[in-house]
This record gives sequence, structure tokens and C-alpha cells, in this order.
Amino acid sequence: MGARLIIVSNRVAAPDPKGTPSAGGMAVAVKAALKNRRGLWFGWSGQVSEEPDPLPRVIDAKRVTYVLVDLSKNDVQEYYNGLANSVLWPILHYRGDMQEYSRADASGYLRVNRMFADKLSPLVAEEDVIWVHDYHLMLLGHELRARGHRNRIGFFLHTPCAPPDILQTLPLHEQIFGSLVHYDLVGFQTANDRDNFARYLVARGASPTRGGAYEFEGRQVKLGVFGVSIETKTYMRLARNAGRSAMVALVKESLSDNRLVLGVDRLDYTKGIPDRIKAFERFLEDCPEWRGKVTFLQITPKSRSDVKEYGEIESEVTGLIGRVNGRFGDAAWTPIRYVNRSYSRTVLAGFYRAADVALVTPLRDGMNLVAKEYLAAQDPENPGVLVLSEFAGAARELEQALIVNPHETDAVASAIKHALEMPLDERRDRHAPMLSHLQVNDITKWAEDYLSALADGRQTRRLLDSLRVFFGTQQGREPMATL
Ligand SMILES: O=P(O)(O)OC[C@H]1O[C@H](O[C@H]2O[C@H](CO)[C@@H](O)[C@H](O)[C@H]2O)[C@H](O)[C@@H](O)[C@@H]1O
Ligand SMILES: O=c1ccn([C@@H]2O[C@H](COP(=O)(O)OP(=O)(O)O)[C@@H](O)[C@H]2O)c(=O)[nH]1
Repeated sequence: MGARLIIVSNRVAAPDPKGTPSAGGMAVAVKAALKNRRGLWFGWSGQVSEEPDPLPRVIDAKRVTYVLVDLSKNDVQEYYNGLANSVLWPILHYRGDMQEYSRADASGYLRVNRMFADKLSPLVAEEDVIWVHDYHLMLLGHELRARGHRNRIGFFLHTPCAPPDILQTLPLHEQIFGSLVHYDLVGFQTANDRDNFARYLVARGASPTRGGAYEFEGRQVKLGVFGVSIETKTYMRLARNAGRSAMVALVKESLSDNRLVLGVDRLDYTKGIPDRIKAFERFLEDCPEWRGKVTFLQITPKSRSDVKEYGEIESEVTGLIGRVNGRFGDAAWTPIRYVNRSYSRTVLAGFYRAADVALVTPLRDGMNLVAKEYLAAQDPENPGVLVLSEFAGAARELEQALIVNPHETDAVASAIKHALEMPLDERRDRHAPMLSHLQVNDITKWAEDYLSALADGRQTRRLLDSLRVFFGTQQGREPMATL
């Protein structure tokens, strides 16, 4: 059997008998990246089980085998809601002040990382390449090394990476962020994220090597930039055919001649939804000529509802929308339509295509796939306009979007007006280079670039390993495994 690709992530887009679409970019991207590969995808089943040591559930689907583990209620609370989403998530999004750290959650995080390593370890063959995704599982590389695995193991961070001063607000930062040096390659969405992490390593005493890696406590880790992307071609096709969807047809009909402004985000405080609503309100204040002629559809699946801050953002958003609709709406026109459910890719592609403007205005975002999907879904002859926050990773690639600072209400309000009134020539001139960029830099390229960078250096590593064996300094349980 040849080398397999083993993907490990907290959230897994396993085939769902109910067909519920997963509303999160990491799972969407990894699923697309695995499409033409043979491999194994290991992660949380999304289920809670109180059995002491439940066996992983195995689902064989075409080329990919899914191996899913349940978590206990305590695990979900301490590891997922706790350290991952109440501590690491805000810190990585530059909000060290929002973290709700507790020792219990930290030990839950370590416990679940160890449990993942224990359950994955027997499934790993010598030649497998292991690719770990996201902040939930930072320690997994170290844990696998401790169990003797000398495979190529890579890590990709889907979120932004904050500067060192903010990373250091995590009480266990050395153990958690520092453990990333046990991977062979750590990938980031943008050069800014990579540079922040490189500065963190250097502040901790790591030294850059000539080959562009960092050496720290006897380990060498490469850092790289690999902006995640979408299945551009597939999205273009889906959007062309989306008129066939009954839901899309219904929405279009319900709009009559109104222009459509669209937002699609998980209900997350990083997505800047309240600021966006305030900007739309300012636009309606400033541009009375547009009242009654434009509808803002905000699609917002609920997310991480057991975390306090997510409950708070929900009340804030509903309050603001009520205020705008009450203030500007009338019996025949609702300015903002707000839904808390998720839609399939096909329906979403139709909404994107129907929208004159997309508002993608996060306060901080690793990449934001919605921005890319929106562009891919446009009719190149008559495209809509993307209003994009400068703080989304996507802004580093999509320079022809209307780039805004989401904190500046007036600027976002003017961008909405500019977008709605933009002449066809300018819309085409902005859209064409961004679409070309996405056609070249699609999800396949993302996965290939990452995996070839991970494979690169294997020869060097083998040589180093053999030298260590030769000089009697080999560590690990299976010293001859990759020679
Ligand atoms: O798994 P959840 O807790 O339901 O959250 C959904 C995902 O949110 C985050 O997505 C990130 O990945 C996207 C693709 O790279 C990127 O565009 C976006 O900016 C990120 O926020 C999170 O990083 C994932 O782990 C979650 O599964
Ligand atoms: O109703 C919805 C809303 C969102 N999404 C998908 O969820 C992903 C969101 O990814 P993004 O990178 O924009 O943000 P994240 O939620 O991962 O932070 C995108 O692929 C969307 O198409 C979806 O399938 N249905």
C-alpha cells in the first residue's frame, strides 16, 4: 500500500444522511481538497457520548475513509467550547482581552489532543503523510511524535495569527503555540500571519536557518503561506445553473425589482455583523433615494451557541435589525431579511449570483471563503460588487474589491452606495482579474502547494535521521522506520 494522506481536524465533513450543509470554511475547503485523493479523515463525530472509551465510527466512502470519535460532555465543554473557542479563537483573532481562560479548560484541551493521538496512532502507517488542521489540535503533532511517529506531519492554521504580544496573553502559550515546532511545516493563510508567528518563535529564542526554516530546541519547522481557496470551476457551474433551484426562484420573485445586498456568515463576533448593520442603516439614512428599492439579506447560521459571547452577539444582532426595520421599513418593504439557517451550496450559489452586492466585512478573518464564492458565482458579463474588509485574509488577494475598514461606518455606507451605483464597465474591470486569480488559485492548487511543500525536504530529513543513527543520537521508538 502506498502513502496515504491522513487529514485530522476537529470538524469533519463526513457524508451526512440528512444532507445538512456544513457552514464552516475549514470543512468545506478540506472536503474539496480531498476530492481526488485517497485518504483518511480523522476527527470529532460531532456527537457526545458518555461511554468511557467508545470505539471510533468508521465510514467508507469512495476514496476516503472517515474515522470519527465521540467526545464526552465534559470534553466538549472544556476543549471545544472552552479552550478552543473561548480562549484560542479570540486570541488568534487579536482579541486577547476576550479570552475566558481556566485551568480546567486547558487540561481538557490537552486531554482531548492526547486522546486524538491515542486513537489515531494505531492507524498510522510508516509512509503516511499527516495533515492536521486548525487551532483545536495544535498539540497533536507533539503527541504523535511522543508516540514514535516520524512521518511528515504538517499543520495548517485556518484562522489569523495574532502578533506575539497577543499570543503571549495565553497562559500556556509556550506549551500550546510553542508545540507547533513539532510539525515539519506550519501553513498560514497570509504572509502577515506567518510573519507574526515567526516573530513569536524568534522572541522565544528560535533562530532562522538558511533554508527558511526555524530551529528551536532541536527541532526544525518550516513556515509557509498557502491562502485557502474554493472549487472555482464547480462554483461557476453551480451558479450558472442555480436558476433551476425553486428556493432561488422564490427569493428572486419576492424581491420584485429591488436590488439585493447579501451577507453570509456564521453568527460569530469576528464577522462584524453589528457594524455591517449599522453601516446599512447609515446608508439608508444618507441615501433616501434608495429606501424601498434595496433589500439586505443576511444569512447567518448559528454557531457555537454554548459559548457566552455567541449568545450575546445573537441578541445584539437581532436588536439592531429590529431597530433598522422598525425605523425604515413599511408594510410593503422590509429593509433587512435575517435568517438563522444554513443553505446548500447550490442554493447559496444562486443567492450569490442574484446579489448585486456582497458585504463581507469581518473585523478579522483567516481567509473568508464567502468572498471567493461570491466572485466565482457572478455572471462575468454583468457581475455584482464585492465590498470586502481589509482585515479578511481574502483582501490580500482580491485587491479589486471595494476594500473597507469595517469599523468606519460612513466608509462602509458609502461603499454600499458606490457598489449599487457602479457602472457596468467598472464592475467588469474589477471582477475579471479577481475571477482569473481564483481560476488559477483554486482549492486544488492550495492542497497541492501545501502537500508538496510538506513532502519537500524529506530527503534531507532522511539524511539527518541516518546521520543521527550513525552517531548514536537517534530518538523515538522506531529509529529505522523511515530509513
Ligand atoms: O467548526 P465550527 O466551530 O462550527 O466553526 C466553523 C469553522 O470556522 C473557522 O473557519 C476558518 O476556516 C476558513 C477556511 O480556511 C477560513 O476562510 C475562515 O476565515 C476561518 O474562520 C475555523 O477556523 C474552523 O476550524 C471551523 O471549522
Ligand atoms: O448557509 C450557509 C452558510 C455558509 N456556508 C458555507 O460555509 C463556509 C464559510 O466559510 P468562511 O471561510 O467564509 O468562514 P468560516 O465560517 O469558516 O469562518 C463557506 O464555504 C460557505 O459557503 C454554507 O454552506 N451554507
